[in-house]
Amino acid sequence: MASFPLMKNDLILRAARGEETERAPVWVMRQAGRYLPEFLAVRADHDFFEICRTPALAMEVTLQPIRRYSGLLDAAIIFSDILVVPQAMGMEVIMNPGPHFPNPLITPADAEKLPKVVDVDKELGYVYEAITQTRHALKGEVPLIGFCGAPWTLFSYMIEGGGSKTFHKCKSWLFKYPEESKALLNQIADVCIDFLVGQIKAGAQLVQVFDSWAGELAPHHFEEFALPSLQRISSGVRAKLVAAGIPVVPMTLFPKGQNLQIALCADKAGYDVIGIDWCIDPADARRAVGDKVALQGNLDPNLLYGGRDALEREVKRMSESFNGGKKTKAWIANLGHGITPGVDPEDMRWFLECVHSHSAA
Ligand SMILES: O=C(O)CCc1c2[nH]c(c1CC(=O)O)Cc1[nH]c(c(CC(=O)O)c1CCC(=O)O)Cc1[nH]c(c(CC(=O)O)c1CCC(=O)O)Cc1[nH]c(c(CCC(=O)O)c1CC(=O)O)C2
Repeated sequence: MASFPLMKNDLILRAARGEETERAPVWVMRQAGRYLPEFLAVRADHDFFEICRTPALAMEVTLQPIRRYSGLLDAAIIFSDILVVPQAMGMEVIMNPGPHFPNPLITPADAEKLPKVVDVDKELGYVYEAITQTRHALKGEVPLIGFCGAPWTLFSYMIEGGGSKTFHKCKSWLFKYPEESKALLNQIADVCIDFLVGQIKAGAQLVQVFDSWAGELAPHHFEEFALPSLQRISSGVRAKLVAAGIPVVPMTLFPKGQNLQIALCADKAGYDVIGIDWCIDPADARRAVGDKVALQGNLDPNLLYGGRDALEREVKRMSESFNGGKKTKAWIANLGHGITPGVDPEDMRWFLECVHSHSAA
């Protein structure tokens, strides 16, 4: 492994390991993106996947929020997308403007045609290169997060051919072809394992698995179809790191919308941190998971449109609910989902400032 500058701020790594921290570390999902004019300027000249595939551009965009909010963000997240995994599996994905798969999987016979063995390091080596370059450029200022999509969420894109309101195509697979569905979910998980291990080898200091559509599943279907592939990823990544003599890094699972199953996730999925959305009170989430995991979240992203008074009031409320009157512990502050394109970057700054001033109990 390459050697990197010493860390000056390891708040998020300590919180992820369940420790007490002086205040909650804070970062924001999609913090490098369309609400930032400097991102839009890069985007005006380059296709979305061109940015992902060009390490110098991915690094530049990753660093934009770190520079703009200097001293306020406690982590960088590498600029990429969850859909690079289906691309590595041989599927075509374009952004027009949202993700579109010209040849989605229609029946299990289509899944059979996907390559059984994927050379992930070759297909996604550009992400590793971007991570290594960014880690050097950060000079230890804040840790760098790597990520991938969860098998269920990627399965849904690969079958629906893009975003969906009803998820009826991918759900019909689960119910009509349960065994073939589970095989495909495991196949995706195996690509995710190699991808996360490669990102960690390249310098990612924490990794997050985005199960953005977990909440579309009934709790028992989440347990039957999504959870096994999430467990496969956490245990597979750990086993490969240990075998290679590489220190294990904290892992976050974001099972968005599956708030009735976070206790099950904390018990069985094998992650250090569980991300929660805004539809559960943090104190209830803490009661559900006990001391087994750290929690990440969970302000409603739309509060960034609600004016500064409401934002401050809600950050205070969130902090009190996460901390429960005790010292700040095992909590990573974030929104409950990604920041959206219309947000005023100065309101994002105010959110970060409010977390700094109100998250220490
Ligand atoms: O199904 C849909 O409706 C399309 C969603 C969509 C995806 N990539 C996309 C789009 C188009 C769009 O956001 O408009 C396409 C996409 N991915 C990204 C961007 C930049 C941005 O949002 O402004 C964009 C917009 C593309 C553009 O510049 O035109 C970058 C991205 N996607 C993602 C991440 C990781 C993170 O959130 O921090 C990151 C990079 C980190 C960062 O910006 O700092 C993850 C991602 N991509 C995606 C998902 C699925 C869920 C969702 O957000 O809808 C998820 C996971 C999640 O956010 O829960 C799929």
